[in-house]
Amino acid sequence: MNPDIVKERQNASFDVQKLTYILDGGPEKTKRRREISLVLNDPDFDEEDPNFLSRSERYEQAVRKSAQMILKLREYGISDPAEINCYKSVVRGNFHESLGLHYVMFLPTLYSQCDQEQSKKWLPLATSFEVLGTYAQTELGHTHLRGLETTATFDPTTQEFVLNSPTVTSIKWWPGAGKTSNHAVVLAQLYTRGKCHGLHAFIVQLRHMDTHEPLPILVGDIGPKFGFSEVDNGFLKLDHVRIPRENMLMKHVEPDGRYVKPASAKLTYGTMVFIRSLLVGLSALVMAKSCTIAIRYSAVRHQSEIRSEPEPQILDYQTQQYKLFPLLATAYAFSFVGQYMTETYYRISGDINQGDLSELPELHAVSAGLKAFTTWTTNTGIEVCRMSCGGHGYSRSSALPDLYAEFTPTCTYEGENTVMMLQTAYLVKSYRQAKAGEQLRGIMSYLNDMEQRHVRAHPASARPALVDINDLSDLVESYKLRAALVESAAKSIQQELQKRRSHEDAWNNSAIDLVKASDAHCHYMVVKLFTDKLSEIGDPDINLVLTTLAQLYALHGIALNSGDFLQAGLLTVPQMQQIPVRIKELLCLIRPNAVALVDAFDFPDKVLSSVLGRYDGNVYENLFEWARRSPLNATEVHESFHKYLK
Ligand SMILES: CCC/C=C/C(=O)SCCNC(=O)CCNC(=O)[C@H](O)C(C)(C)COP(=O)([O-])OP(=O)([O-])OC[C@H]1O[C@@H](n2cnc3c(N)ncnc32)[C@H](O)[C@@H]1OP(=O)([O-])[O-]
Ligand SMILES: Cc1cc2nc3c(=O)[nH]c(=O)nc-3n(C[C@H](O)[C@H](O)[C@H](O)COP(=O)(O)OP(=O)(O)OC[C@H]3O[C@@H](n4cnc5c(N)ncnc54)[C@H](O)[C@@H]3O)c2cc1C
Repeated sequence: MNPDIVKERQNASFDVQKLTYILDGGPEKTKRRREISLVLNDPDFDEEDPNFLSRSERYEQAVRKSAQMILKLREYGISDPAEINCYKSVVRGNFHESLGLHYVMFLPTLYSQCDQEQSKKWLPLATSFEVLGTYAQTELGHTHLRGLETTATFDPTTQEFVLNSPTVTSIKWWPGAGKTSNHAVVLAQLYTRGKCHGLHAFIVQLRHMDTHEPLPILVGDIGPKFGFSEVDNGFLKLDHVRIPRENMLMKHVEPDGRYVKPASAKLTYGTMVFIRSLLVGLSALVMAKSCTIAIRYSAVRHQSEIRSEPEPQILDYQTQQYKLFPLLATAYAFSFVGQYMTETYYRISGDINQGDLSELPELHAVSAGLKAFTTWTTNTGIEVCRMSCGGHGYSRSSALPDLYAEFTPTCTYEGENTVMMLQTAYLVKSYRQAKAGEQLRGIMSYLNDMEQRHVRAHPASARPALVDINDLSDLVESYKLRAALVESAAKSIQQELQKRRSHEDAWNNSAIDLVKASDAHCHYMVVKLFTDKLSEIGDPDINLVLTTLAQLYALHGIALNSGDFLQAGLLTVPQMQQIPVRIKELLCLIRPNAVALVDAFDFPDKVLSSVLGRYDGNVYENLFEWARRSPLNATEVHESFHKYLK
């Protein structure tokens, strides 16, 4: 064990194990997670470092691993969805799996959109993996749902739907598992009795069940990408492909071609809401991994000098702390927000299943906003962690390049982040309702408060600042009032309308304000949820260290967005000047606990797959070992010498 890292652990002021229990949701859950993690010792999962393989080899290795996972899950009798998820995330490490879409989109779509008869047919096939599915929605030319061009036209004479990709731009593009899957949920515009009824989901068989040969359908892999090398994102061109009427999910078309309206047309979008909710938790996980790597490495790396003494640990540089500790605080904040998002998703979707759709708009708005907010922040954060590791961060052995490449598409898939932030219609609508005196429920209820207190985005001189920057509840209040930026967005729309612009143009001309408002709303939610969590934590040592992190998170956010807080008169200039001073004090308070705080995330070394983030801190000898395994070192003289240089 590296002596630096041993010393760091001795400095901790709290019980690391107890903090792990809080993150997992209790000691029993930690115990079970650790039991599941023992799978890492299973020799059947031994594999070559994907960084040393070609794309095709990586795909093959991933398929083998996915198939092994299915067999092992059966062997160990793991059937609880949360445990399956835990098992798979341990085995997958930092990469994706080729059957991922089957689990995260195909199966959930079947669970939520099959009627009884369809469930009886499709669920046994899909859960036994005879049917391997994908989710084909996006097209070459469009992702915006109303713009999708694939058609599904009902033919009452044969009781079939005819699925067609009428143009090049309508070819399905991006669905995972182009080579792996034999079925797809295809999203298409429904036509019956000559009328279009919008987007609906259909189950389409793509390949023969025995031979895996494609049916008369053009299907394949779209080629190498920035990351996602394990995943065969595919294309799919349908040329008047016929499927039985029973393959339409939720069966909205009667045998005579009559269309039966669903309770809400937006239920078809349910799978996206589910994944967006999951991505909040994934952001926390990846942020935590990146911080673990960068902070452990910073504790064992010595460089340069502060005084004329031996080279200090780079973690002692104030600038290094300023790069990493706000991200550490973010990892904790997002962990608690992820827990909240999962609970909210299951609570509201439970109500939806019982026929109560009243909270569906809020679930959509919250999941879309938090997905964008957390993935954007994490995306930037991974890169900061990588840079903070200097040159070794650039080596694939650090895992940080892979973490970035695998994570960055979360800002794009399941709804491009700007587009998700612009789903603020709900925010503006809520604001207008509150302004009209309606009492709002749920997370939007803070807007009621604003109307009562007549708090607006006033200039600093108009309202005395009420913030004690050391008091978390005051900081939460400031974030809440900053979220009144929604008023500026609403005003901008109003002004545009007064210029006789159409509603759509008014919206587009206010889009920057709308995204800012959405961002401020999400930021408030994160600060509030982090602070609320503290009241549940009884252990005084842990409460203290997490309070320090929550303060850092809140103050760092104010420092980055100081213009908003000053402009709204929420803080005075002298208070703003105190914030960097307080931030520096907080960095010093966090410093002795930094390694313990990342240890509490409890990532096994094999899951991190990072030479820099090793638990034992023995970085240099293992970096050397890793480099020697590079395929270029397989022979002392590379064949290119003989071919070209000699
Ligand atoms: C491993 C990774 C795998 C990746 C997979 C993928 O990427 S798969 C591919 C992933 N692809 C994407 O993620 C595509 C991203 N694009 C989209 O989701 C849509 O194009 C859109 C939401 C941007 C617009 O959609 P639109 O033109 O239909 O809608 P509109 O703007 O006209 O609003 C109409 C009303 O509907 C509401 N409403 C909207 N969505 C939902 C919802 N989910 N629930 C509930 N409600 C929703 C909205 O609030 C509004 O309410 P209002 O005000 O009337 O009361
Ligand atoms: C790794 C990966 C996996 C994927 N897996 C799947 C899958 O399994 N199934 C599937 O169906 N799809 C999948 N996708 C597709 C994914 O859902 C889309 O790429 C995503 O929804 C974004 O759409 P787009 O690529 O068309 O971007 P565009 O919408 O073309 O975005 C390009 C730019 O235009 C801007 N823009 C677009 N619309 C607006 C607007 N209304 N207002 C303001 N700005 C706007 C965006 O902000 C962005 O800056 C995957 C994508 C990736 C990268």
